[in-house]
Amino acid sequence: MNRDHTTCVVIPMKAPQQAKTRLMPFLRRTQRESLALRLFHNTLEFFRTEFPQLSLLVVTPSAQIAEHTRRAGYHALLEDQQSGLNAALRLATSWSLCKGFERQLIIPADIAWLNRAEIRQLLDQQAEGPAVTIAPSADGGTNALLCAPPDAIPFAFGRHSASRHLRAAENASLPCQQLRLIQLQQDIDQPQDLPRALFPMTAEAAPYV
Ligand SMILES: Nc1nc2c(ncn2[C@@H]2O[C@H](COP(=O)(O)OP(=O)(O)OP(=O)(O)O)[C@@H](O)[C@H]2O)c(=O)[nH]1
Ligand SMILES: C[C@H](OP(=O)(O)O)C(=O)O
Repeated sequence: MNRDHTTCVVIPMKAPQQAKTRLMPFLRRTQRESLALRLFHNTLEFFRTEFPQLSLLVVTPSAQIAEHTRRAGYHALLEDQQSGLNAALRLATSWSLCKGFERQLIIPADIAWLNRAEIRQLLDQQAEGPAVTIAPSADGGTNALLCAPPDAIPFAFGRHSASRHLRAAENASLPCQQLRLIQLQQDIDQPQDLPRALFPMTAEAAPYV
């Protein structure tokens, strides 16, 4: 297939065995692992079905996740085991720049309900030129970060990262906007998020599993 070589979607994914630690008191290790895997597969399937033209890169320390990604027809980068999310994203960004992508959309693999119209809205935001668009999570994290060029700002993922990403764009004197997208705000981090992961979605936000 002829893929769009303007935008690279980057999905960072932990080793599933290490994921969802905040749910430790509520779910057994195998349950956390299968939840993380389900959310990851859902994310890949969403982009494969709804945005087949977009290039997609998964960055992960897990050989299992990398192999699954490659079998699905996408690129995977293996990072060092303990490098952490921001370092993993720097690795992905070097790859995107090396491949000539003009912009990069980072989406974590733990969004409950991915919605085509919302992702379309996000992708349609930026005109030509350097810019940053942030879709915050309900608790002030960053559930999508669109950067043109891919290395427009240093990454500052972690608790309440949306305001840090906003500040980084201001420091770099780049146009920046926050886009509050209802479904994209919802990730699965805390016990109170679990019903979203367990209950059926509306047709508009159908899961891709
Ligand atoms: N490649 C990579 N992805 C990461 C890393 N840390 C987090 N992620 C991914 O980034 C997204 C957001 O992760 P977090 O919410 O920090 O981690 P989580 O495993 O989902 O949940 P907690 O363990 O409870 O923080 C998820 O898709 C994770 O798999 C990392 O060190 N490397
Ligand atoms: C990585 C972090 O994710 P959260 O803690 O919101 O899952 C963030 O959004 O910067």
